[in-house]
Amino acid sequence: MTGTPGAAATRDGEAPERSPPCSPSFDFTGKVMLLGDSGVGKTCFLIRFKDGAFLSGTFIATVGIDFRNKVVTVDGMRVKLQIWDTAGQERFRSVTHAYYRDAQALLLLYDITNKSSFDSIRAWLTEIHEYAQRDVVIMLLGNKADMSSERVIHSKDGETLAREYGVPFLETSAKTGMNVELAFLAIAKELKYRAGQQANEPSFQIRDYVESQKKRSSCCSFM
Ligand SMILES: Nc1nc2c(ncn2[C@@H]2O[C@H](COP(=O)(O)OP(=O)(O)OP(=O)(O)O)[C@@H](O)[C@H]2O)c(=O)[nH]1
Repeated sequence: MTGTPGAAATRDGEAPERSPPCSPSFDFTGKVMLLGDSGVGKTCFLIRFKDGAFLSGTFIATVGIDFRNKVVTVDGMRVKLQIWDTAGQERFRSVTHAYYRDAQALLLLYDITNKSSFDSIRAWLTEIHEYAQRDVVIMLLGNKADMSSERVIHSKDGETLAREYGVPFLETSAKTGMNVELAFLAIAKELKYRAGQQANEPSFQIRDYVESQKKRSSCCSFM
């Protein structure tokens, strides 16, 4: 993430983007990557967040890597999230490894209806520890939570794994939008907090924030 107002995250060799000097459209940029096995719903998750839509129908696997930007406002600051959607297929791994290095946050998805995508999470975390920055923010997401009749991975299993690695956990649905906004908002808040705390700003713990928001939504769904 760059701390300079109006400056964007850059890849090696690229010039930073510039916004007009008097009206920067964001305060800082954070680079986020979506990771996980092929078919867990990374592209749909990104499209749900960016466009508020769900891509149903034929599954078209991502080739290589792609990205979309979205600006979110957290605590009065505009955070431009540059979100990289990676291909889950093994044959693209060497392409995506090159992008881990300058990511500030990683959303690691599995599919709650697919055990092998959950079993792969440990291998993904090993790759992350090998290729990403040591202090990268990681969040574990159990996607396709709308498919309750086909569920094979219980929420508790996701929670236990997340706790073991000390990362926040959410179940999500790109189809219904459940927790999609919350996942990105929590990341944006964490990146904003890391970008530079203001005087008197209370400390921010992403796991506590996610847990408190989960409790809030489960309490309010009965109202
Ligand atoms: N029911 C349901 N289906 C989903 C959800 N998310 C994705 N899908 C479906 O799952 C399939 C795969 O989704 P993608 O987003 O293309 O998967 P991906 O992880 O990007 O796959 P790769 O590009 O190969 O890495 C598609 O048929 C989607 O419609 C979800 O939350 N609920």
